[in-house]
Amino acid sequence: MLRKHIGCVVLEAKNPTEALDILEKQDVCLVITDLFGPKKEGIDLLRKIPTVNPQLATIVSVPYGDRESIVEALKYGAIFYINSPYDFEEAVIATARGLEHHELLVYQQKRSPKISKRDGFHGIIGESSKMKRMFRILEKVAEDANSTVLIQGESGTGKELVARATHALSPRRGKNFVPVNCAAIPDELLESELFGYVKGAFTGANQPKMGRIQYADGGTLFLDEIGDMKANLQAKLLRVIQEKEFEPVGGVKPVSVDVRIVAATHRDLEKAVADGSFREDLYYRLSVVPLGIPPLRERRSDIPLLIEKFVQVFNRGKRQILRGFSPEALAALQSYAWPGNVRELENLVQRMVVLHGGDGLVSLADLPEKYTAHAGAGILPEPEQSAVPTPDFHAAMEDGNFDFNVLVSDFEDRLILEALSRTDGNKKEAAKLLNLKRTTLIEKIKKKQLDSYLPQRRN
Ligand SMILES: Nc1ncnc2c1ncn2[C@@H]1O[C@H](COP(=O)(O)OP(=O)(O)OP(=O)(O)O)[C@@H](O)[C@H]1O
Repeated sequence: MLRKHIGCVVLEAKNPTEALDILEKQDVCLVITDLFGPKKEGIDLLRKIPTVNPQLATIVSVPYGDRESIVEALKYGAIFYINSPYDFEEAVIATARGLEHHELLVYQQKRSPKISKRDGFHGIIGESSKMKRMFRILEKVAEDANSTVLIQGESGTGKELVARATHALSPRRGKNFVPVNCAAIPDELLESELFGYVKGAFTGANQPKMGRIQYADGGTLFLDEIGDMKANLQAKLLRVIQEKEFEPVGGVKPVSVDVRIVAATHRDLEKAVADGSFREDLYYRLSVVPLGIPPLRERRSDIPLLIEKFVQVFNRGKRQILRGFSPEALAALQSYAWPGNVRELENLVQRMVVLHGGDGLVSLADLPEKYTAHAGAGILPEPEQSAVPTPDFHAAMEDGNFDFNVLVSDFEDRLILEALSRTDGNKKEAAKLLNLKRTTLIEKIKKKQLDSYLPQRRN
């Protein structure tokens, strides 16, 4: 009937499990379900649908006059109900309206700002001013397909996610993103993993093997934990960056490549340079564009959103879902220091979904003890951003491109952006912070075309 009168494609499922399976795999706009008998498995289905596809519209069919079921169905997200046995006209009208509702939700999602709360910025969740600032820099950095990027942040802060976003936002997105964890591959294998080898390079090299650098040709090579790379490989990598070529192990013929290198480390590379374990020239080449990810304890306001996202992810496909965390539990988690950063939070939420799924809310008492030690201390304030980052004049001097005026202007840009970011884009307050006249600041913003970097705001 629906196929004929509305012209839509209709898929059928015998039970909620089969329905969820279809919803996971296909792009469905609307679900019409009944409640599946006295156990009302249909209600369970309604509650799970938003975790699979938040834009999906749901219509419930309820036995005529069953007010209790109608209320329950609407409470759990159904947008309409129809009575069974069906009235032909009623069913067609409800379906057409349901599809309109779905289109509206999809339209709204498309129009929502790029940094949408739930989905984050290319999967990176964060609403704090520090993360928003990082997203803006990331967007600019990614556009330039050739500059090398150095991502610095503590373990578990999301360096790999940021590296993937750099690739996804760049003109290289159609080619490979190749991650290599320099700390996870034994030193003696890392060279052949990266550069490949020619036939006969060593015992057992019966066939030539392409290295990951070549596999990333045209795309992005992500070198995680670059601080752990040994000196001989650092030299070979420097050549890839400077001359865009390398020799596979055992080979003499240079191979040309065009890769963008995105490197990450949780180590202090400047210190490693100072103690001689990391090449200075490579450090300057890598840190042309430094991107720092703040630790979670410096952006505690992101914690509830991250928890919401992880609950949604780990509930997916489960019969017993977790509804969330109580306000007291959330407050305790916002007072905790998170040495393992977002990875630690993700693991905690996963554990809570397993232990307290089934309609539960995680209460303060459900949390492992170490997370509640500071409960009651209140949500700790986020420390302010330290100093304004200095322009990269080391790299400029290295390259022989030192231009005093450009660097001074760069420093001025950063001061202005920092002040605007601290004042949430309020130019009057930012001018006060900088001890400038408001009109002077506005003029500078205009002249320097800094508008595109500004937070969306009030004046
Ligand atoms: N802002 C975020 N939004 C959503 N998920 C995040 C975020 N940051 C980190 N994660 C998740 O936390 C986990 C750790 O992230 P990732 O591996 O990118 O961290 P890392 O900084 O590279 O860690 P390491 O230094 O240990 O390699 C991943 O599962 C990632 O999806």
